[in-house]
Amino acid sequence: MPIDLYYVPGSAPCRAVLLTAKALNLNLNLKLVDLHHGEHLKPEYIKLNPQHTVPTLVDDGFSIWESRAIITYLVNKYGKGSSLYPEEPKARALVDQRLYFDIGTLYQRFADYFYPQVFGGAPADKDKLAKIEDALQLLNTFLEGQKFCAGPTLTLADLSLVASVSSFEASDVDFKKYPNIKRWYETVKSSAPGYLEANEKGLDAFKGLVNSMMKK
Ligand SMILES: N[C@@H](CCC(=O)N[C@@H](CS)C(=O)NCC(=O)O)C(=O)O
Repeated sequence: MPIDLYYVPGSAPCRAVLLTAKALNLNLNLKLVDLHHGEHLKPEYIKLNPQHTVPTLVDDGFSIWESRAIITYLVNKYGKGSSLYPEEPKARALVDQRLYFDIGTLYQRFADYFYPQVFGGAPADKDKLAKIEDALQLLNTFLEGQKFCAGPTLTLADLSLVASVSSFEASDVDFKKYPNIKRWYETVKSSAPGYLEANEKGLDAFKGLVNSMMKK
């Protein structure tokens, strides 16, 4: 039974799932969703995910969305014992903390700042930018003396956060001025399995979308 992933290449949360699948050596049956033409609002899609977001994963009739719920599910189901999501409670708690930091703080602040500019033609808001800088400073602190963001080895936290942070490349947010983030970014790029295919290609699509929207 194939595992279906409903996705959009440029989307950061979708890229986090693709990175996880590569790291687990798992083949996903990719199903493009045309957000632009409202495919995610059609009854067939709403049946799978009433929240109508991508990514959505369907595994043998089980439908799950929210990228971080998807990636932890994939390791729990297909990567038992994998260091990507350690089972030892404290090590796992650290990964979870970083995942929640990503969804609730870092990526959220980026979305609050950048998406009104891209999709709504709003001017850049300095206060919102300051909030991102504050979150980046926190990530830089988490990475002090650490190769990866939740301990000594690559985890789901790195895959989720790298999908988010790489998206900043499409904006004027200069995350590379934070030395620990800059080092970590290069480390993850060179050590996450299938990085080019799973993140870089979609990131290029995201940059293209941003450029086309900003020109309008
Ligand atoms: N927190 C969610 C965010 C998902 C999300 O907002 N995806 C966007 C694309 S990047 C989407 O599906 N937008 C269409 C909609 O919300 O109707 C996750 O990590 O999966």
